[in-house]
Parts: sequence; C-alpha cells; structure tokens
Amino acid sequence: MRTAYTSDQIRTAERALMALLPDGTLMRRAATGLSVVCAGLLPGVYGSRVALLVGSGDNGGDALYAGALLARRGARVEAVLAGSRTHQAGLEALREAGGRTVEAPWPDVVRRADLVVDGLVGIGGAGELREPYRRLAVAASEASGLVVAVDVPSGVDASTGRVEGPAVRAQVTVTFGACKNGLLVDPGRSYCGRVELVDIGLGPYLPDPDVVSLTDEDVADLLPRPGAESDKYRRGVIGIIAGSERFTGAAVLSVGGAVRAGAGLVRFAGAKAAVGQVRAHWPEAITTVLDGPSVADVGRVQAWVIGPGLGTGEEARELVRAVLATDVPVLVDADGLTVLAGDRSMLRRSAPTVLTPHAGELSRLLDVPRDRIEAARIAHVRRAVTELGAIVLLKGSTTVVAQEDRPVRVNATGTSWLATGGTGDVLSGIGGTLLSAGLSGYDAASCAAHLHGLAARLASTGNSGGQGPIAAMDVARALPQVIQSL
Ligand SMILES: NC(=O)C1=CN([C@@H]2O[C@H](COP(=O)(O)OP(=O)(O)OC[C@H]3O[C@@H](n4cnc5c(N)ncnc54)[C@H](OP(=O)(O)O)[C@@H]3O)[C@@H](O)[C@H]2O)[C@@H](O)CC1
Ligand SMILES: [K+]
Repeated sequence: MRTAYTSDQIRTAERALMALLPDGTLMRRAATGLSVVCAGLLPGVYGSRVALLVGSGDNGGDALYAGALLARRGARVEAVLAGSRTHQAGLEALREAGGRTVEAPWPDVVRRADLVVDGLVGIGGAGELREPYRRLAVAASEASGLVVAVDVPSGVDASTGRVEGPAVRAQVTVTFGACKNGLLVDPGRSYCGRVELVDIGLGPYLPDPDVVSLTDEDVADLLPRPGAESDKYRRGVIGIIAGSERFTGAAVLSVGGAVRAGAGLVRFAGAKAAVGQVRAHWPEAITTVLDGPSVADVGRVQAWVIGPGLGTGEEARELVRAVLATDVPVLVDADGLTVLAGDRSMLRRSAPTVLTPHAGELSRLLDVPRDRIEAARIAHVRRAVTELGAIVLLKGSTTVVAQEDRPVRVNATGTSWLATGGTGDVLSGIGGTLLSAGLSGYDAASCAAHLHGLAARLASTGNSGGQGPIAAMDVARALPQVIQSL
C-alpha cells in the first residue's frame, strides 16, 4: 500500500527526527538523493547544462546542494535566485563546487538547460505562485530540457493537490521522506510525472497516513476467489435495477460489469425494453420486468445496485426508496444519486450504502459548485462521507474512495481514455458484485475502481504498446483477464 501525508504531518515527523540529528543532516540526505536521480536522468553529467530555480526556503536549499553535487561531477550549473532570500549555506556549497548564479533574462537560462531543477517552493508553498516564481514556472513547463521538481512541483498544494494558476510541469518529482497527498491526487498528480521517493529516515516518525493508494497486490489479497465449496449463491447474488424504456444501454453495461467481475448470479430488474436488451446481451442474468416500484418479486440478493439509466421520475424515486429500505448493502449510482439529492433522508439505514458520484452528481448532493469539488477532491469526498453517512467513491481524473475514520483511498489505475460514456455503469456492476461477495463497502468500492482502471488500460493498449479509444463494453470484457493477472 502506498501512503501519503499532509504537509503538517510531514513537518511534525521532520521535527521529531531533526531533534535527534546534527543540523543540516536531513537536507544533505535529501539533496544527495535528488542529485542521484538527476544524474541518472542525464545522458552524462559532465558538461551538461543544469538550471536551478531557487526559492527562498529550504526547497531552494535542496536544489542548491544537489546542484553543488552535480557541479562537482562536471555539470555546468546555473542558479536563478528567485526569492527575497536564499539558503546561504547551500549557495556557498554551490559556488565552492564551481556553480554560478545568473541574472535576468532568466527564461534563456531555462531554455538552454538540459535539466531544470525546480526548487522554488515545496511543502511551505501556499496559494497561487507569486512573481517571479510564476513566470519561472511557466518557463520551466515550456522548457525543452528535462524538468525535475524538488519535493513537489511548485504551484501544486502538497496537502490537497490543488493548483491555482501556473505550476511547474515536471517529468520527475523527487519527494523526500514520504509521499505527499498532492502527488497522488489530481490536478496536482498530473504535474508530477514519475514520483521518486528518497528515504531520509522519516518513517518511524510518521503518523497514520491521510491518504493511501492500493497496489495490485493489495487488491489481489482483498478479492474474493471461489473455493471448492463455492456455489453461485455463496459467491454472491447481486441485484441490479437500472435502465428505462428510453435508456437501455446503462442496464446492459452495469450487468456486464457484474457478470465479467465474477458475480455468482446477477438478478436484473427494470423496464421491459431494458430487460429485453439485457437478455439479448447477457443470457447469464435472471431478469424481471418491473411492474411498479416494488422489488419484492426480484428474489433474494446479497447486494443491490440501483441507478444507471433509471430516470429521475416518481417511479425511480420509489424504487430507490424501496431498495434502500432493505437490509443489504446498496450501491447507488447515476440517476439514483440525483433522486437521493432530492431526499437525503433515504440514506438513513443500518446496512452499508456506497455512493458513486462524479463531481457533477456530488455537486447536487452537497450543494457545492462542481469546480470547487474538482479542485479539492479529498476534502469534498470526506465532507460527503460525514454529511451523507455513506461510503463515497468520487469518480473523475483521480477516483477517490472515503469512509468515516479511514484514510482516503486514491485510485492509482486508469487511463484518460476511460472518460467515455457508459464506463461508470460498468463500474457500478463491478462494485455491486464485490459487495455481494461480502467485501466491505470501502474495500468493494476501492477494489472496483482499481479493477476498472486496470481493465480500461488493458482494453486501450494495443500491440504496439500505445493507447487508443475504448468503448465501455471493452472495459467489461477486459475484466476477467485483469483478475487472472492479479
Ligand atoms: N520535510 C522534511 O523532512 C524535509 C524538507 N526539506 C525541504 O524543505 C522544504 C520545505 O522548506 P520550507 O519550510 O523552507 O518551505 P519551502 O517549501 O521552501 O517554501 C517556503 C517559501 O516559499 C515562499 N512561498 C510560499 N508560498 C509562495 C507562493 N505562493 N508564491 C511564492 N512564494 C511562496 C515563502 O517565501 P516568503 O513569503 O517567505 O518570501 C517561503 O519562504 C521541503 O519541501 C523540502 O524540499 C528537506 O530539505 C529536508 C527534509
Ligand atoms: K518544488
């Protein structure tokens, strides 16, 4: 499991460790690790041009010391001192090693560098970058050389991943001691490139993580696998209520996600047209044409999925109410969430409820503008959990899953090609299947997001290794191969 922390958590751990070590030890460790990564990126250190963007804090100090180490190996190191102050010991080290400082015009220095080291701000950064950092961040992002961010790309909020205004776009981010939340969550994540962690001995002093990210191994351990004693009922019976006379595709895709994720049995109930399509595509499912808002005829299930393509009228409302009145876990998606936004009292129940909104749906549920949710996904998914009393999977460029009193789980899989119609319906079927197999809502939601992202990657990757468009059904189809590979 990968773990990540807020800036405050990192600072607390740093203070505890620093108290035990001679002054400057941590910065030396950080700078040595940084210089090793930088040297590994250059075809040769000797003779290469390195531009250091140096801010006024310790982030700039790291860059200066790393620059000194590279200069000792023959790199031509030029430092742009952008802050009102400069880390003096770091500057002396750079000068002693043969590095030099340069005056404006700075963009030329950045343009001609083989490697740009962004040491403007790290965990001490707050809010939008001010000038001249702002201009340098833009120049670095447009540079033709490699860009390495020190600890966190400048302009990215280390605790939240929030980006206001320009920020440095790096190919590699070298982070110290532990990963920061903002390196795992969009929009910050998309500025980091590859993240390299340099161990500086902080481990024993770190608290419980604020954010975690499951690995393939974690998901493999959590996934239910049928044993010799398993039959279809014991593996899990999932009930899906989706689709309408007008929208039938969502039903087919949700059932597809469930069948291909390994449901023991899928019971599908919906409007006649949706039932017809589900039967045509998935003969494995047992179907019921719903006659009114009762789910009594569908049969026993261990978990429900309700919402994709359901509509938001009176009948849909009563169906959502009926499903939430049962005593089994329920996953509510899409139109089901819009219905819930109109009457959150339905969420008062004792069995687990998993909600799977995208930012627009969460905006309706919380009455918060969508762009605010997208800018601060962790804070809003937490708020949703507290306000709604449910487990919440917030879909998007970074999918995050939260439950009360547990770290937010950030999904590490997926591809930009996944942003296409119907993929959310497939996700609901996967999540419901895992719930019906007995996983907790928190595990079911996070494993579903992980598998969904892996399946999308597999489906979108061609023989050449490049990625291309996918249809939602391709994601469902790729699920068995992904589960086999874990
Ligand atoms: N944690 C660890 O264990 C270790 C941490 N280490 C390193 O220390 C780093 C943290 O150093 P830090 O505390 O000195 O803060 P830092 O990130 O350099 O920035 C502070 C300066 O930025 C400025 N500034 C802020 N916001 C701004 C804005 N929007 N726009 C423009 N300027 C802005 C603000 O300037 P001021 O307003 O004071 O002029 C302030 O002085 C950390 O990221 C890591 O690299 C390693 O060396 C060793 C182990
Ligand atoms: K930085």
